[in-house]
Amino acid sequence: MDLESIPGVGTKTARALAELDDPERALRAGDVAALARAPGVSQGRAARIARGAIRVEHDDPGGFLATDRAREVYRAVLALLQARTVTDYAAQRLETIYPSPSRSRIEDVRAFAREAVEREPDPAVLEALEAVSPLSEPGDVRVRERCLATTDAERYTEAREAIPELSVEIVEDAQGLAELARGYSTVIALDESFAGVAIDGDVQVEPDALENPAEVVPERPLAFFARNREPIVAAIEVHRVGDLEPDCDLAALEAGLSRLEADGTVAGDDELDRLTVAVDDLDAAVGTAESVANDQLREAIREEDVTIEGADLLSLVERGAGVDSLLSRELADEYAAAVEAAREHLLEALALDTGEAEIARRVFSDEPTFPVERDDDAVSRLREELTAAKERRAGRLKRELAADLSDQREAARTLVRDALELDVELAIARFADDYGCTMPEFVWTDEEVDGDAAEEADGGDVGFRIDAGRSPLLDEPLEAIDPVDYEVSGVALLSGVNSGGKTSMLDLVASVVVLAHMGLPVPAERARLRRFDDLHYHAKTQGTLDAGAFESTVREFADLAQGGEGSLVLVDELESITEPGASAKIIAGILEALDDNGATAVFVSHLAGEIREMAAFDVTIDGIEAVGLVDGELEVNRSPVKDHLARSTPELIVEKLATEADDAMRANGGDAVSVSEPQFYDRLLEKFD
Ligand SMILES: Nc1ncnc2c1ncn2[C@@H]1O[C@H](COP(=O)(O)OP(=O)(O)OP(=O)(O)O)[C@@H](O)[C@H]1O
Repeated sequence: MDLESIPGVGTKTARALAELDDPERALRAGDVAALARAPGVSQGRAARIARGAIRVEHDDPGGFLATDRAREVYRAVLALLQARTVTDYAAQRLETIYPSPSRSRIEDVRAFAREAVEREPDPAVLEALEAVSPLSEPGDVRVRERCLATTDAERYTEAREAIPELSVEIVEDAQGLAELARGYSTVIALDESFAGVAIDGDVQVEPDALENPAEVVPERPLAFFARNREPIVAAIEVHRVGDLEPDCDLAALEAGLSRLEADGTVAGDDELDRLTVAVDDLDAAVGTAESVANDQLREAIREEDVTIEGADLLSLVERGAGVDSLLSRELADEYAAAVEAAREHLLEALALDTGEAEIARRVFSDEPTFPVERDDDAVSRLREELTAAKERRAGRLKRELAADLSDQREAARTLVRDALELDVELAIARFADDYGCTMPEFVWTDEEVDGDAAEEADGGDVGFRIDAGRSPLLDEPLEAIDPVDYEVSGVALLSGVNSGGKTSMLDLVASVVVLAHMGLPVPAERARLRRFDDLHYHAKTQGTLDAGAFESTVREFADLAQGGEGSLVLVDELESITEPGASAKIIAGILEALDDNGATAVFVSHLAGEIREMAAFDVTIDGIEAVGLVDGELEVNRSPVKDHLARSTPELIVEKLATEADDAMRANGGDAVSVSEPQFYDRLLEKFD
């Protein structure tokens, strides 16, 4: 896909997207998290780009939501879906599901949604999802104890690019390598010419090193896993509790991760732990060993009676010999025992192995001195030995773990992606469950069916039909909402008592149509509709408009009246824009135009009767009827009755007063309470006919 063909993507963004691993996949899958990894692309922008790509793929001209109120309804139903996601990712991903007039797009999402609604939102899965988030790339990894070395300037540049985690050094010859080996635990020489050269320290000659970066810097794959450990572990848990079938071996991945510390080092290796502790505790252990020797020796001296002949003493003094010679002459055994105790302590405290013990023994000299003192050179040698052993061990473990884990990198990515997608599916399942939704049935026209005989379209005149629908925009709990039925093909006026539910009916129709064109289930027991090109929903205008606003509203409707056969137009009490007589005329004119164009429309109006009289065609009037007054409250049948002008609230009240006056007159033996009262009510009622 040419990235710049996506609406809203210019050269700069296209370049940023091209830096992603697989931008096409991310765009196709609506993977907002992956798209947002492109430099300078925010999550919101990523969702817009994904929508743009979908539009290109499905030849969708856009503009389905043609008015502010239509957009509000979409945002409202989207918010209900998003409120049911656990992860931010799923909330963003839902932004890529928008109402589209394109059949192929609708069908794509419908296939996804059909599977989604089958999902059981298990609370354990929802809980596990909380720790799942899109994977991130680890920051820059720097490895300080290892370096690359070469004599060649070109190779030097190559190495710096291929393995930025390590320092790359230019050396002249083996001498240079030897110097490096003193500063680094491991030196990796890139030139074949060094093969066979004997140098002290850990110098490896690996001419192919640049081709296998994971072996040279196992820290690289390990950093990815260390950084993303939490979401991967959570995704494993989601698969386990959700009974999903992963493509990879969860136990193996989990075992690998359990060997990894958060800082990318390898955990759970006793030998590495021993060496680490030995390096860390070396100074303290040597100090304690010294004290052990001195305490023991001091004790021995204190208890010893040293007898020395005068001649011997004289010769010692004449030779200028110190107390040390006395010590070696008279207390050699005690000294040897004290030094042995010190060595034992060191060996035990640091749990040294035989080779290390050999060096450790040299920390305390066999030559008697008092007090007993460490040999600093021997301590340094021991430290070097232990540190080198520790780093060799850590390096080997890292390479082994990196080899195990790097093969599972893609599997881990898929695992996390699937867990995040599951969150999207579960949000749809929960929405469908909470609002008693079903998948709507589309009635495709002959052209849309693409000559598929088995799926013969059965009627171009279908608008929409909703059975037992409940508007998700009502603030009531689901049980408090009366399910309503409504069906319209062509143009209809919807009349009805005040607060009968006319606006809520338009909201329901808009919600059903928007959700259906998103490819999602709709809040009804059954819904059937045609594919619309666009939805024009005009909310009730508050109060009469001034001349300027009125003019622009009429202009808007003039545009709308040009609207084609694929438009659904929902308008709430347009009459309030100006005085009633003029309103009825204007509405009648708009309806005529829409009828001529074959649009589908519902106009809620209290002037339905007047409009019908003005209209040049036989416009259907449906009515939300009050079935009566119960304790002064209207009892309403909220499903519109077809082809029926509903009586208005004032009419119902006059009717009630007339009946009461009649009853009172009869009870009065035929005399009206006031002579004119029943006649007055009858006169009013006649006017309502
Ligand atoms: N299907 C329903 N089930 C339960 N309550 C409903 C239903 N439809 C509407 N209502 C209730 O009736 C109230 C009024 O509804 P709505 O505003 O849709 O009526 P309306 O006919 O447009 O009123 P008006 O003529 O004053 O514009 C709503 O706030 C809601 O509480």
